[in-house]
This record gives sequence, C-alpha cells and structure tokens, in this order.
Amino acid sequence: MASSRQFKLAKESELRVEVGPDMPLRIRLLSGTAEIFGTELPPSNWLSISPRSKIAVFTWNGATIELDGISEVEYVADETPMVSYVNVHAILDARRAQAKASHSSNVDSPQGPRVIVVGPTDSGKSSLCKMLLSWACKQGWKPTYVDLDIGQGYITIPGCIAATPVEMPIDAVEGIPLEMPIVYFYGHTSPTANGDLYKVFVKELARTLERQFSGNAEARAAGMVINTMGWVEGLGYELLLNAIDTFNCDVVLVLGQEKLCSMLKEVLKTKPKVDVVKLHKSGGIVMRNQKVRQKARSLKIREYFYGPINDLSPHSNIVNFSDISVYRIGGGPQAPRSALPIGAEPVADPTRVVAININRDLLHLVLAVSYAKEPDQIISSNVAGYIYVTDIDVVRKKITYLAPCPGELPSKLLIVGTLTWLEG
Ligand SMILES: Nc1ncnc2c1ncn2[C@@H]1O[C@H](COP(=O)(O)OP(=O)(O)OP(=O)(O)O)[C@@H](O)[C@H]1O
Repeated sequence: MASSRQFKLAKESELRVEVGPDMPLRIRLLSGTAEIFGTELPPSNWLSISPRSKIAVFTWNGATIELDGISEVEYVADETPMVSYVNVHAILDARRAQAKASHSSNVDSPQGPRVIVVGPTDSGKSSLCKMLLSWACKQGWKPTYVDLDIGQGYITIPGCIAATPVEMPIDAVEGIPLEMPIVYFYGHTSPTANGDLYKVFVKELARTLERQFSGNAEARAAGMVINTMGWVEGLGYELLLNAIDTFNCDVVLVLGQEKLCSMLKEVLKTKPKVDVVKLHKSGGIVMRNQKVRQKARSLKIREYFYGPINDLSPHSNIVNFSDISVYRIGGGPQAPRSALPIGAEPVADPTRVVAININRDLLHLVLAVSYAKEPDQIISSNVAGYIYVTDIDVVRKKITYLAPCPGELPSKLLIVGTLTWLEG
C-alpha cells in the first residue's frame, strides 16, 4: 500500500502496521490522542517507523492517524487486551505511591513493585514491558528496566543481561536513551550454552540493583519491570523461577499461556506476597520464525554501532595483539588434575575465566570490553561496551575492530562468547 491515507480510530481501538524490510513509512497524529506501546504520539509531527517494525497505534479516546509510505500489512482492530494492561499499571502505580509514602529505604518497609513479565516467544512480553515502563514514566516515576532476554537484548545487544533506569516514555523509534546501563556480557544467545553462568550474572545484576536501591528511595519506590526469555520449558523454566527468586519479584505477569500460569501459581503458592496474574496476548502479534529472529539480532547489533536511525558513525581502530587480553568464560577444568583426589575426574567450571590465544577465530565476533581491572574480577564486573572484530592479521599480530567511539578502549580486558555479526 502506498501514498498517504487516513484512519479514523474509535475509542479503545488500534491501527496495526507491519513495515517491510526496505520500506519507508511515516506516521502522524492528525487529531485526538494515540500511543505506540505506551508512548504518546506528538500532535502533527511525522514519525519515521523503522523497517521490519510491527507496531500498534492505540487510542483510548479516539484519534485520526495518517500514514505515508509503504507497509506490508495495515488494519484497524477493536479487540485488544489494553484495558487489562492498564488496570495492571494502575495497581502497580498504587504500590509505588504506597512505597513512596513510607519514606524509607529499610529493606522491610514497603517497596515499589518488582514485576516480571513471562510467557512464550511472541506473546508480547517486550511490548508490555515498554507500556508499563512508559505509563509509569508518564506518572513521574523512574522505574528500572531489567532485560534478561539474551535472545533479543532490548537494552544493548543480544547475549547480555542488563538493567537501566527509564526516565521518560520510551521513544517508538529510538528506544531508551542509555545513560549508564548496567550490563553483564553472557556472550551467547541461548541459555543452554552456559545456564550456570546465566544464573551467576542474574545474581550479580540483582545484587548491584539491590545496592543502588538501598541508597535511592526514589528508584526503590518506582520498582522494576523485568523482561524474560520466551523459552518457558526445561532449563528455560528453571531460569524463570531462579529470576523470580533472585530479584524478589512480587508480581508475575504471565502472557498468553494457561499452563505456565498454573504451574507458576502452584510453585509460588508458598509465597503469599507474590501475585501471579494471567494476561491475554494481543491478537496483533505476528509470529517470528528463526530467520526473522536472527535478522532482528543482527539489526540490534548494527544499531549499537550505527544508531537506530543510522545517526552514529563507529570508528575503526587497530591494536597489537599484545595490547589486549581476551578471555572466555566457562569450560576448562576447575582445578588441575594434580590438585584433585586420586581417581577424581576434573569438572568443567561454568564460571572459569580462561585467557585465549588471539587468532582468526575471533573474526566477525562481538567482544565485550570489561570494567574489570584483573581477570579474576571479570565475573563480577559489568561491561563498558562492545567492539566488533573486522580483521585479524596473524603475521603482523594486529587486530582491527569497530568501536562506537574513537580513542583507546576503556579497558584492555575483553570477553568473547559465541556472538557473531556479519555487518550489513
Ligand atoms: N498489538 C500489536 N499489534 C501489532 N504488533 C504488535 C502488537 N503487540 C506486539 N506487536 C509486535 O509483535 C512482535 C512480538 O512482540 P514482543 O517483542 O513484545 O513479544 P515477546 O514476547 O517479547 O517476544 P520474544 O520473547 O520472542 O522476544 C514485535 O514485533 C511487536 O512490536
């Protein structure tokens, strides 16, 4: 569909739009009020929607929307779960107000809600998180967004466990402005690569946030919204339970799966302070196959270096092999054979930090730059950012990489996992 067209939306309805891979599409609000995943559209201004986006423009009281450009799909729907979502927001808001009124950062005093959003892939978890965060910001709160979804990685890039305060409604195009996110580099897009390491980083992140909350009553009252992976069986389920426990969640929102909801209700019934709430998934969600997910991952990494609207220019740098040290986490025996009792087999340690030889295997990998000063601090340190290896010259022992900013790397300690990227 091309050229400019208008849609008159009745109250509590939404315009769903799917943008193709190379299609330019602009959108603007002509009258009334409307929002994209919780963030209001400014009146009259054109907003460019990124290629491959699938969005819903929802209105509470009615609106006229204009589209200009090409889309793959566009239609109006009047059946949405938005009223139930905003009801949840109202309850969370009341808890925040109660926590604020108690004026205390004492661990036993009321605290803001710690909400975890769970559900299978493509159930709308990330979209619901955005809405809850943006609506909270609109009320003046600065909630903390925690992203445990290593498969997509909304805060920085896939393969990470991260958190950031959200201070204003999330921009539909540019995402969350990142001042100082706390990021741990797990380095893989599936938890099966090293489930124990995933748990270790979840614990580190929870501990860091707990420390911040104890000194910041405002953040503590605003609480957290936690996004999770869509794998809800086997190890995925175990990691969900682990996250609920580690972050001391008191609200579990289950999207679109009865079975998961009743399983969680059953295991959490011993914790009366934890509410498990089932919510319907939106009919607007389009299922994404493996290929589309892989593409989304790749785009997310591209966005890190080039900006969400191609507004950044990364820098290419060259360093000697001897100027950096690269470490892999996991694998390798926990202790040398000589240190083990006779007959005992060495066990692979999931959190062992192993120095690796720099060679062409690093080509096209994304490496994290650790804040650690020594290798033994790598597990407990978050990361400053990432570099992308574009060339390895084994003869001259030089490595060429792309970094988001010019100048020296903030640290010489780099972490490698299995996160690859083919620029494009
Ligand atoms: N109401 C809606 N109308 C149109 N598209 C929607 C709607 N809600 C969500 N989407 C789109 O559907 C896709 C899947 O939604 P979302 O990313 O929120 O699901 P998810 O459960 O977090 O997925 P995953 O676990 O796979 O990361 C996204 O592209 C999102 O923008």
